[in-house]
Amino acid sequence: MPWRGRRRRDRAAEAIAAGVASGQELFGGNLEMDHAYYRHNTAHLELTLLDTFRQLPRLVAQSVRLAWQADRSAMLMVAAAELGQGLTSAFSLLATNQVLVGLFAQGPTPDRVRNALPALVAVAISGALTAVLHAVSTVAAGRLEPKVERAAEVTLMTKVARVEMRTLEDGDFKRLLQSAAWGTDASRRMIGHSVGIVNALISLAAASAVLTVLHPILLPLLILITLPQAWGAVRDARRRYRSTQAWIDHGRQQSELSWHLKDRNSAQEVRVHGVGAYLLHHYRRMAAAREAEETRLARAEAVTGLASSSLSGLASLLTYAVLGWLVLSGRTDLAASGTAVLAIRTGTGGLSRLVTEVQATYRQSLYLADYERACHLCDKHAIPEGGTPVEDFPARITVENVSYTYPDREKPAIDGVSLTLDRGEIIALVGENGSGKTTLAKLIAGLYRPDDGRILWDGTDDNDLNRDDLFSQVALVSQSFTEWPFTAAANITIGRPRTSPAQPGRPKPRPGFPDARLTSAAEYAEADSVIDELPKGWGTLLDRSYVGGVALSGGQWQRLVLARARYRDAALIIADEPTSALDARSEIAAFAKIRSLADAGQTVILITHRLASTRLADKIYVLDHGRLIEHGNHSTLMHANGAYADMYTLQAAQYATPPDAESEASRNLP
Ligand SMILES: Nc1ncnc2c1ncn2[C@@H]1O[C@H](COP(=O)(O)OP(=O)(O)OP(=O)(O)O)[C@@H](O)[C@H]1O
Repeated sequence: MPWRGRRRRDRAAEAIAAGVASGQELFGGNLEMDHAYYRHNTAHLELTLLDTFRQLPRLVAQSVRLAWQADRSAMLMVAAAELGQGLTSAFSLLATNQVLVGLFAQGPTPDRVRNALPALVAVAISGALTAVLHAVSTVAAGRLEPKVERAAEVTLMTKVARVEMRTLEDGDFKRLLQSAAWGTDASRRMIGHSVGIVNALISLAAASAVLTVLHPILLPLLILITLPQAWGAVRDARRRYRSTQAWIDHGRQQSELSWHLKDRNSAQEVRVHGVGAYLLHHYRRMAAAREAEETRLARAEAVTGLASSSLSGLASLLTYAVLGWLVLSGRTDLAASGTAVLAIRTGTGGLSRLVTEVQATYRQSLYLADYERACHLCDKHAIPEGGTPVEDFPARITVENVSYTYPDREKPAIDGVSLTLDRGEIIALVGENGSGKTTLAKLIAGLYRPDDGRILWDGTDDNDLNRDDLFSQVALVSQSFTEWPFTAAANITIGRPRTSPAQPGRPKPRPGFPDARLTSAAEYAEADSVIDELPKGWGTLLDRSYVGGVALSGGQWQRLVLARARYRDAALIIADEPTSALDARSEIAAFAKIRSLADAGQTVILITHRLASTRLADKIYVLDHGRLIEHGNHSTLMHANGAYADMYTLQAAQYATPPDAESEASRNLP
């Protein structure tokens, strides 16, 4: 009944619209609905059956290339075993024909059986050989598949770890990367499917050869049976892929909600602010939208499956009718028609396996294509290797008219900024939230490349410097530091990882643990008292999601991060709100230590909103909407009575005792 179908479609559309609304409310959109309910402009993405078979050589070649790179001998073993199975399968069909010829011959039954016996033995031997070859292929493919996946995974991770931050933060790239991550799994699956393709192709070739020998008309009929199934399978695959692509954002948003509902960091607001019920409401709506899409896919697949099976069934009827006519009209004998039935069964089996495997391989190849695109983009935007070595930290870093705009932003985060940074100086970057302080520090650290202007290290454009050497000179005490789910010791020594290629001359840690460098870094940052209180000391895992893991407070983490930077022992320290979570005493101590670092020759870029601490800076740069509006030291800026003086006075006023409070206090005196 059409009205029922319409109501069902309306309900599905409503569920999807509600899911979109949730995505819009929470994430500001990005909930792409790229399927027929909403858009029809992707029709060109439909891949015809012919196209799919055209892809076949490319797909197999791609898998062969992957396999060849991963393990040549295993690949050759698979190829030989599959080829062998094809030959045994053809041989088995021909031997079966001989069995039937022997059995249907004139004469007494014992003689007929005796005549058929050698062919029967041949059938048995070829069956046993097929089984052995199948086992060989399974073992070799089992060896090959994880190697291919590992190679793809390591390649992607290596490339992503070296891609420029700008590319990594680009929305399209992030999306591609998510799809590419499936590509590593796809590379493994493609091996299995490609083995299936080769296997199906060989048994199809064997069946086709036998059928052509028996009667040429049987071959096109065999194809007629399988063609509708092929069409259905390709249609389903294409539909699923498009749906997956269209729903990537949606899936990501759902995972976000589910993660925050369970995450320890959001647990308080989830409970006290009632965020739990709110998120659950949206999660349910988004899940319902997803279910509507799944139902749509299942219905569409059922319709396609029915249509293809009906057409295939009609073709089978026609084939057996033709076979009957061939026997009745004396064009083939009974033995040949018996073999033909077997060959048709083998052939249709082979052909439908071929189609299933091709469509599965094709689907995987789409993810693999994303993987390859991501690898290509990573290569294109990789942090360059080589360049002028940086032996020593420069006497002066000059930032010359530098501008930088984030990929998805229109306004520049940094707009024509110039400044100088001399060795052993503390420079403070101050300004309101979003004024560009962190971005500027990242530009100086070599994490971003300026769109305009340049950064000179003792006169050399930092674009020409070896970037690994440059990074090696920098330590970050970032406000968004990483809480590595490792032990306390590893969380500090990761500041200068032992395998880092950028530190060839550094001494290896002594076998004693913890070594002096580690303990002195911890003492310096007052992290030693934190470690002393941990249940397993240095060996305590700092992640409560694991058994025996421990959670640290924000301030305790910050001490560890300071120790990490100290352990790194770099010439330039970028301290971005390094004390925001420290108590008053520790904060004063931390700033005193930052000053002593500069006195010992290290250079510090200090980003802070606590202007009391900027007094210790040699130079203060004030940013506003990405532009430099003032600079000088504390006293010159206070005299200038500009933006800095305003901010400072405002903060200082918070600590002054209000006159009302003073008079109140004196009234209460005895
Ligand atoms: N990864 C990013 N992608 C896009 N825009 C960004 C990114 N990081 C920062 N921005 C934007 O660039 C501008 C400058 O940000 P930045 O973090 O440098 O400011 P900030 O002065 O350090 O701010 P705060 O004091 O809040 O830490 C802001 O408008 C911010 O929204």
